[in-house]
Amino acid sequence: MRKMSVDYSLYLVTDSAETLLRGRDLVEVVKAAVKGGVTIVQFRDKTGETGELVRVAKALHAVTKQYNIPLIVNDRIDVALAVGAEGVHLGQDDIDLQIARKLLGDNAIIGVSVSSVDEAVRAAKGGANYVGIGTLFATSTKVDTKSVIGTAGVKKVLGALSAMDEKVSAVAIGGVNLSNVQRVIYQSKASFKALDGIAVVSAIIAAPDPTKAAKELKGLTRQPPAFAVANVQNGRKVKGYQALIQSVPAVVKMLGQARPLCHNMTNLVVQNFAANVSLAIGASPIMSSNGGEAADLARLKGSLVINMGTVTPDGLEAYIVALRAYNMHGGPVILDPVGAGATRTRRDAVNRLLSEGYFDMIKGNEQEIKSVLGEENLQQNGVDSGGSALTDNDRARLAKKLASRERNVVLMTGPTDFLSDGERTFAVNNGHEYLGKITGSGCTLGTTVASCLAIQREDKLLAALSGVLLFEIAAEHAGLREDVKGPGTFVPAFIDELYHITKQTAAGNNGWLAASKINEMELSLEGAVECADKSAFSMWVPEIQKHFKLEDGPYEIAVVGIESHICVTQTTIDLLANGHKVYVLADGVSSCNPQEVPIALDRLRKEGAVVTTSESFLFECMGDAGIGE
Ligand SMILES: Cc1ncc(COP(=O)(O)OP(=O)(O)O)c(N)n1
Ligand SMILES: Cc1nc(C(=O)O)sc1CCOP(=O)(O)O
Repeated sequence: MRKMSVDYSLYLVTDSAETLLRGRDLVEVVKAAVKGGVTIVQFRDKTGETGELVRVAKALHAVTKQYNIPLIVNDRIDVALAVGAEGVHLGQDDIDLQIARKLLGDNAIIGVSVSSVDEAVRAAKGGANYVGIGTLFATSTKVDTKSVIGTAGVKKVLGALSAMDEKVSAVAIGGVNLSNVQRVIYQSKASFKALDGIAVVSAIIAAPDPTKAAKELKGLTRQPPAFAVANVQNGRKVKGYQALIQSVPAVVKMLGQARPLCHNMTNLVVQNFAANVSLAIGASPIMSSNGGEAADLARLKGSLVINMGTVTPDGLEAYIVALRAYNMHGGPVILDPVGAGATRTRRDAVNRLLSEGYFDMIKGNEQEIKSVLGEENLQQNGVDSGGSALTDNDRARLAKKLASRERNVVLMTGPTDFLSDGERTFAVNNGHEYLGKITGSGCTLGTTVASCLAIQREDKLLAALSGVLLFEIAAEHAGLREDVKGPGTFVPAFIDELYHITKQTAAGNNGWLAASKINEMELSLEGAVECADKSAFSMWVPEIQKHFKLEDGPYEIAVVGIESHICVTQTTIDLLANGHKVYVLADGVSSCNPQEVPIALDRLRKEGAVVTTSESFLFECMGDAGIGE
């Protein structure tokens, strides 16, 4: 087989089912599709006689050769060899990858179907050129699928592949079409690896005009989705909560100036309250659960709240119509998965919504967020959160985990609210106890945040933070008023305070923000045994000392960090004084003034530390080339 460079971006997998071809000839359909920009073709026919398979494969190969793109044969090495195809695609139950490689040679393109990290790692280690990751979404083209893994499952596989030395390409397959292809590529991207392409059957084979379908799909694979455009083009995100707080007044001010439409598909209980909150902060509410008018509303540059509080089968279909319309126009959408963990119906509804469209933000209490994350054995009692056994760090991690999985912003409400966009995570400690004593406070927070999102699309975390602070500080102001005697009098006072804060901000008075109580959560040290805040320069503080008791040691400890001549030096000296062996990794320490570094390292060497490099240290730890890591 001749070696060929491969572009996996638009991978057409064929299917000869009459329901898809509707009387047309497969080879003609493929020819049309290739004209439209398909970059690789797989002949997949699981039932044909060998002679017929060879005949069709030959005809397909004539087409692909004309366009200089590879032809891959599904399952059948014999057919691939007979026609000189460029490669084969193997399932988990097909012939062993090593045997296929021996039979086809080094130049052959060999792809493997995978649906989990284990299968993908095995395929990569076994020398596959690419993996077909599926089943992405349920599809009528293939009903005997093992598991539907969604973009979250694809992302996990890509994450694992990115950490491997073996270079393997990846496409996703199952239910990809014109309406979701951009979202699939966007949401499945792992930190260091994106899909190399998408594989489709029906979106092209069943299309009335396969050339047009291929052209459109190809065009979409090259552009970010509408909901990510603002992020991608202007995506400078404000770093650090101080800078973020300073940006909040501009968002609140803009609410009154732009009067953004806030479209609420929300439950019957809170419609009136949500509309009043929306008006008070300067937005323009519309309470419509009719999917039929969503397409028109989505053009009005507002945002959409999908609140599952009183979800019904018809309501769910209407949400999906609206979600798609807003996604198409790039209008932000918030999911409020009310009571997501309470019933099977709600769990299924959430899964369906997540597979049908993109949510710029998911807002829920701890139980709801856990349920959206797919935690097993979770039984939520009604729509309330219930208590939590988790630490603040654990709760912040939940928000961060969901946000990075969905590539959006997550607002997890509770006595402390946690906001994350997967990179930055904040805890907000504002609010008033009366918010917990009235109906619909969580839902109307969703409406507030959605209104902010409508006018602040570049930095969605800033929009969320602005909405949360406006809402919760207004609640604090209301709760302090003398005329407020309890939850009943709190509601109108709260609406008044939302209105006052918005007006004050428009007039340039931002004093209300002084009440904000925000912490930036440091969660990047995943798996850290201890994260200790310290004012001492040395890290040898009680929280750290307890992990290094001399009677269990002495320990061999590697030290990295800043500043080499201050904290690193004092920590190392304390560790040595307490009997431990210390390695200072020269390429892992630094000082603002670079001249300090060699002087500090020289001193530490004299004090008895081993000054070495990270690579030298790691190889010394491993000791043997046979070790997996
Ligand atoms: C690119 C690509 N990915 C996955 C498949 C798997 O489909 P199928 O051949 O129906 O299933 P298995 O035989 O692998 O179980 C594919 N054909 N192409
Ligand atoms: C061939 C195939 N393999 C899948 C897998 O999950 O491995 S799903 C699938 C069918 C994909 O068809 P469509 O693009 O029409 O949804």
